[in-house]
Amino acid sequence: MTCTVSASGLSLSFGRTRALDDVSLRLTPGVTGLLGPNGAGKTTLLRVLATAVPPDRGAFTVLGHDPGSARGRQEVRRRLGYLPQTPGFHPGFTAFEFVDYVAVLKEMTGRAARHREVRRVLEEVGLGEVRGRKIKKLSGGMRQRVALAAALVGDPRFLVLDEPTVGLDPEQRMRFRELIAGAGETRTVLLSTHQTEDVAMLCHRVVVMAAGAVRFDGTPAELTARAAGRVWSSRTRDAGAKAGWRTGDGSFRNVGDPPEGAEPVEPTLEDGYLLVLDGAGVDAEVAA
Ligand SMILES: Nc1ncnc2c1ncn2[C@@H]1O[C@H](COP(=O)(O)OP(=O)(O)OP(=O)(O)O)[C@@H](O)[C@H]1O
Repeated sequence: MTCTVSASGLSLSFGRTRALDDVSLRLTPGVTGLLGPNGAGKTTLLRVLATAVPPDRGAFTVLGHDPGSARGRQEVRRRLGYLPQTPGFHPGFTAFEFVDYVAVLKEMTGRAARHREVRRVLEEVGLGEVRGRKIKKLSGGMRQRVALAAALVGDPRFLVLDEPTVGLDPEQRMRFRELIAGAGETRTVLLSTHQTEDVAMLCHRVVVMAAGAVRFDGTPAELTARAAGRVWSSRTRDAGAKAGWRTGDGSFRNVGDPPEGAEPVEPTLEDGYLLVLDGAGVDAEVAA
């Protein structure tokens, strides 16, 4: 399959913190989930790929363009949609004005065509009716959709989404998932999230990071399979479990190395994720 993004040996430090440590990655069309505990380096990787900050070492291309040069950076930005962790809204802007402002930054200079495109993306995210409303008057979920519309304006081939479902209620999250899945039908989407269900439901591929490095890169089914035979239930907390918690029915769900005769339980993607983090020397319970 066509490879949209190809990165090799990306490293970036902030003082003594190695936020990215020799990250290599190839992204293809569809939605790739990026999981990892707080401070794993997810936002830093997204900012590097979105050309917001250059790496100290390593290189990458987006659709064959190398952002190492000013010209290449411009070409990459033309093909990129970025939803940052904290979108910088001007609260006095209406939804239309904000997306239009982003469209201007994306060099869409023809006014009529630009306005058509702004209306199109606001319709796409279901905000056509409220496009004239001030952003400060919109709900959190609607604001996130404004940010997604801004990322989608100009129909970029590569979408970088940093925790877009954070703070949304279950209904809004489901709606957002539908939008991201739709975007991933024709584009390459890199989605950073703490929600393992987002990954299980949306992604064709998942990358797990810890301490700046890639710890897993494969399909959601492969990540889940990491926990096959390593999840079991018991009446009391099992001392041998790497992670364990009491469930609603009073039994304990344990993840780790089961004792002899343990009652196995069907693993989930989250179980596989916890075990990958445990192998990376990260406290799985804290990371969860
Ligand atoms: N601008 C910065 N200046 C100094 N340190 C930074 C900066 N940006 C990130 N870091 C550090 O780099 C490491 C990786 O941070 P990053 O925000 O990329 O992690 P993350 O996986 O996105 O975390 P979270 O899930 O909490 O958003 C952390 O230790 C963080 O404190």
